[in-house]
Amino acid sequence: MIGRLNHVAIAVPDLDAASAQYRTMLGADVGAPQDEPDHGVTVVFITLPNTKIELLYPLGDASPIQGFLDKNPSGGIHHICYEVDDILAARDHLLAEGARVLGGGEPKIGAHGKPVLFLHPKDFNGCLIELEQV
Ligand SMILES: CC[C@@H](C(=O)O)C(=O)SCCNC(=O)CCNC(=O)[C@H](O)C(C)(C)COP(=O)(O)OP(=O)(O)OC[C@H]1O[C@@H](n2cnc3c(N)ncnc32)[C@H](O)[C@@H]1OP(=O)(O)O
Ligand SMILES: [Co+2]
Repeated sequence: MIGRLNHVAIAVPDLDAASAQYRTMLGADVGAPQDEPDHGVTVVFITLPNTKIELLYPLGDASPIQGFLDKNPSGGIHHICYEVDDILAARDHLLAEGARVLGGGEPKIGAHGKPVLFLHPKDFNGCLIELEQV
């Protein structure tokens, strides 16, 4: 069911500093910050030859990453995103298998303009999983 790795997301305490570090120290192709109010984050995408890195910083009072940053004040890997062909079929299969699909199970439009869903980290070995329909 799952396909390619779309991105690895890292929650960071300072978006400007993290962006500058990837640009200057690692020589990466670092995009501009983009606010995603529907997701409660500001995101910077870093394009690598084979995948993307998503730097995340909280946006608004109810950001889903605030609790993670409170527990990990230096930042840390927050989620990985796998591509799927049909997100509703993937959701229904996962629900039938007993996985918890977050946010009521209805896909939202993600940062790439495509539908995304999240799966509870406690059901996947402590790793929050995002699915993106491509
Ligand atoms: C930019 C848009 C989009 C894209 O297109 O790429 C994005 O990526 S948006 C990214 C941000 N959005 C989300 O993360 C949405 C889904 N997340 C959630 O619904 C919540 O964050 C959560 C996963 C349900 C966690 O909720 P929270 O209230 O923060 O924490 P809890 O205390 O309820 O956590 C329970 C339990 O899970 C552990 N946890 C929390 N977050 C993670 C994580 N990222 N990775 C691994 N484990 C995580 C947390 O530590 C708790 O464990 P215990 O302490 O053992 O109870
Ligand atoms: Co993501």
